[in-house]
Amino acid sequence: MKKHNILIIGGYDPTGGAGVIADAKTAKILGVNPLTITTSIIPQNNRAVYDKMDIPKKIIEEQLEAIFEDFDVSVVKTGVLNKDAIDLILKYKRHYDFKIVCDPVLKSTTNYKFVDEDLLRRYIDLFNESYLITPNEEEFNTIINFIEKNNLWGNIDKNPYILITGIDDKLTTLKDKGIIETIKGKKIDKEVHGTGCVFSSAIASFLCKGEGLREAIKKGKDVVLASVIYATKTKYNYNSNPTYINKEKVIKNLSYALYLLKKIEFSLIPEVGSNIAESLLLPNSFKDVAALTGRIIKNKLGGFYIVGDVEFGASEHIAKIILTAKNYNPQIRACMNIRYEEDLIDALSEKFSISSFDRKLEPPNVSTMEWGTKYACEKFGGVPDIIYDKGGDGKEPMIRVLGVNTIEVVKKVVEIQKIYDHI
Ligand SMILES: Nc1ncnc2c1ncn2[C@@H]1O[C@H](COP(=O)(O)OP(=O)(O)OP(=O)(O)O)[C@@H](O)[C@H]1O
Ligand SMILES: Cc1ncc(COP(=O)(O)O)c(N)n1
Repeated sequence: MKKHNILIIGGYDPTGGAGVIADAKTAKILGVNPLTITTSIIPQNNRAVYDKMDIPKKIIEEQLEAIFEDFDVSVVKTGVLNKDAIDLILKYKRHYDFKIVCDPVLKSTTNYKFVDEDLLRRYIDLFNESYLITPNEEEFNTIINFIEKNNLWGNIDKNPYILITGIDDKLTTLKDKGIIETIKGKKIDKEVHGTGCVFSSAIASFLCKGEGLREAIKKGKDVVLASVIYATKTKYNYNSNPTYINKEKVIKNLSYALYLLKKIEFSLIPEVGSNIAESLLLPNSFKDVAALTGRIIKNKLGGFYIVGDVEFGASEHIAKIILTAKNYNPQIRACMNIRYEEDLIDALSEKFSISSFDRKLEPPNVSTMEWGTKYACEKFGGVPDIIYDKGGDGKEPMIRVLGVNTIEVVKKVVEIQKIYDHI
């Protein structure tokens, strides 16, 4: 089968929050081999863009020659470009068959202008040869106004798709203007550098893998949402952290977590047994949460059994904890319940953040797990490593361990078991 490579052509951001590094990270996590050509070196961080040095045309051309001589390229994704780069991309487009996904980065989030009117005029020719253009709302308006003002519609004889990005994205085409489809998004309350790059390179990567346009946009949306939720905090803001959480990733995490658990003498198993669960990003229901269809139960002669398979929708109980915790920290997607031991909680307080709820305070007609998790998170002011309760009304006391995924949760359980064994 023909190997599909994506060629990323853009500027170099030394922090990797945007530009060809962010694009390459995105392609890589999506299983696509990222070939990259740098058009300009752009010293910057989350405070400002300090400079922009264009790479000489000869060197850009030699990079293109080297790539096309040795690789088949099915998708070219463009970021920050200069006139030379556009001339060369259009030259190669006449000789090779690849789709262009053009992210028209007119200026940075920190307001550094990458494109003047002269360059924007040249961009129109690139738009005409593109399969998809991904401007944000402001960039879209600038482009349309520029075409109108300079009467450039005559230069456009093709009709590329346009995805006007925002929290909700609008799919249209350059000439038809009507909205074909709106793709709803979820707003996370933080400003992240490079989300446009991650989103457009994710879409380009899924196209490279053979997905249709709508599916590529839908999956790209999941990638950029995760990249915002798991963004890397810098002194001045956040850098995009290309991350893709899908069912395959969740099942892989759970399987490896169970593999790690089997390596230890895990004895903190409650009478009702333990379960371990991990959700997709921002889960809507327990169907978005994978867990064991059975339980982890004690073996009377020592050790434990892991009963059942890993399936989505397998546990409502642990799912409710994750579904509630996500409202306090969308990074938290995993939980495991283990046995409560009176003196264990004190011993854990040095290494772990802990909160709790008291069943005696539970109001009538509520889901205990939803109410209890909410109560403990509000008391803590976020999601702690551990939420426990001392039981009551025939309910066994319980410790619940939370984390960003089940591998992290089991690593915490391994640590807790070690502390318990040495009390
Ligand atoms: N705070 C956020 N919460 C959720 N999604 C976000 C957030 N910020 C950006 N996104 C996602 O990233 C995509 C691209 O962001 P945006 O529309 O701001 O493009 P952009 O302005 O080119 O981004 P940037 O300038 O950061 O590269 C959006 O479609 C949106 O889905
Ligand atoms: C090299 C490079 N490419 C793209 C952007 C846009 O990213 P942002 O809009 O987050 O500033 C950037 N700042 N630098």
